Amino acid sequence: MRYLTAGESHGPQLTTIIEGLPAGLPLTAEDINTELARRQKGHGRGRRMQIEKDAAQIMGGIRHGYTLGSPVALVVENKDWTHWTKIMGQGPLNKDESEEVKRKITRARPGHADLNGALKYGHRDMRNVLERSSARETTVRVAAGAVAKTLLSQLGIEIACHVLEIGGVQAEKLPYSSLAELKEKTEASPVRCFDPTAEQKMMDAIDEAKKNGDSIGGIVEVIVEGMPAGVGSYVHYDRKLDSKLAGAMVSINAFKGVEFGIGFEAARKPGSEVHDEIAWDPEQGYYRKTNRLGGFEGGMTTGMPIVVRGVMKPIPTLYKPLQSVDIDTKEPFAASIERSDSCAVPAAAVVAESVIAWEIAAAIVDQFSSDRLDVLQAAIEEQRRYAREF
Ligand SMILES: Cc1cc2nc3c(=O)[nH]c(=O)nc-3n(C[C@H](O)[C@H](O)[C@H](O)COP(=O)(O)O)c2cc1C
Ligand SMILES: C=C(O[C@@H]1CC(C(=O)O)=C[C@@H](OP(=O)(O)O)[C@H]1O)C(=O)O
Repeated sequence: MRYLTAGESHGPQLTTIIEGLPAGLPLTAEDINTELARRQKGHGRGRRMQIEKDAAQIMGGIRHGYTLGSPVALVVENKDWTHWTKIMGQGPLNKDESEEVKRKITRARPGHADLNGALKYGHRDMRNVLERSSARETTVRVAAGAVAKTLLSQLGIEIACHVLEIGGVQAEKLPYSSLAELKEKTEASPVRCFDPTAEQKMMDAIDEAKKNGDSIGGIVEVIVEGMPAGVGSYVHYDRKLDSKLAGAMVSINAFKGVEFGIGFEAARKPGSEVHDEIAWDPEQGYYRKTNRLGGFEGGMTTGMPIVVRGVMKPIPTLYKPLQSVDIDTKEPFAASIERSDSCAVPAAAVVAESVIAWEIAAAIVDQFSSDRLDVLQAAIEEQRRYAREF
C-alpha cells in the first residue's frame, strides 16, 4: 500500500491517493471525518482552526460504502482559501497586479523549513516553501490514517494515542483498564491527556507560553493492541517494521525523536531489566511477562502491544520572533510571523496515531498480500492460530 499527498496550506484543497487497499472494506466519509475533527482539537491551536472544518470528499475508489480495490482518492477543502486566492494565484500575475500581491516572505523563521527550502529550490519568496512545509498537510495524512484504521479494526487491531508531556509538565502513568477507556477519557481532554492533574498544568503552561509570545512542545504516545506476532522482518534493513514506524513518527512536522517501550531508559539498565521473559499458555500462546521493548524484537512484532512515543519540538513561528536575516538585503531582522499555533502537541498525537496506523496496515497488506478483505481477515486469523500453537 502507498499514498501520496498534494496541496498547499492556503491553496484550494489537499488531496491524497491511496493505492493497494483490499476490496470490500466498508468505508464512509464519516469514518474519515471523525478523525479529521480529532486532529483539529486541542488547547493551544491558533485562529486557523476556527476557520477550517475539515471534511473529506471521496473522489474515487469507493462505491455504496465499500472499497473497490481501485485507488481511493480523497479531497479536503481549505476553507481559508477564499481569503488567499490572490496571494496564492495559480495563473501568472496580471499586468496590472504588482509583486506585492504575493505577500513575499524573505525573513526566514528559525526552526521552520523556510531558508533550507528556499535555497534548495531557488525560491526568493519563502511562501513557496512554507505553503507545502506547513503541517496543514497532516490533514490528509490523518485521512489516509483513518482509512488504515478502518482496515485495522476489521482485523481486530486497535490503536490509540495520548499526550504524556507538554512544556515539561509530565503526566503520571496512571493505569487504564483498556484502550477503550484511554480513548474515551483522552478524547474529552483539551490536551488529550489521561492524567487530570497534569492536564490543567499543561493548559496553564500553554497559556503562559502564548502570553509570552513563545511556544512549547511535548511527548505523545501511540499504543497498538491485537497485532499478530511476526509482522515485519529481520532479514533486511528496509523490512524492519519498527524502523518504518520510527521513520513515520519523525516524518511528522516538528517531531525530533522516537522511542519504543522503555526507550532511552534501556541505555541505563542491565539486560536482565530490559529484555522481556518469554512464557506460553494455551489461550494466549507465546507472550512476554513484561513489555519493556514495546512490542518489537528483530524488527518484527512480538504480539505484545506496540508502544511508541514521539517528541515534538516547540512550534517555530513565534509571536515574539527570534532574530533572522532578510535574504534580499542580508540585514538582520526579526523572523516573519503571520499566524501560528502556540502548541500543537494534542493535534500531533492524532497525526502520530494516523501515521503509525498507516505503517502497520501497509505492513500487513504487504505481508499477507490480498486483493480481498475477507481473504485478508482469514489470513490474519490463521497467523494468530499458527503463532499460538507454534
Ligand atoms: C499539527 C501541527 C501543527 C503545527 N502548527 C505549526 C504552526 O502553527 N506554526 C509553525 O511554525 N509550525 C507549526 N508546526 C510545525 C512545523 O510545521 C514544522 O516545525 C516545520 O514544518 C519544520 O519541520 P521540522 O520542525 O520537522 O524541521 C506544526 C506541526 C504540527 C504537527
Ligand atoms: C493549518 C494547519 O496548521 C498550520 C500549520 C502551520 C505550520 O507552519 O506547520 C502553520 C499554521 O498555518 P496558518 O498560518 O495558516 O495558520 C497552522 O495553522 C492545520 O493543522 O490544519
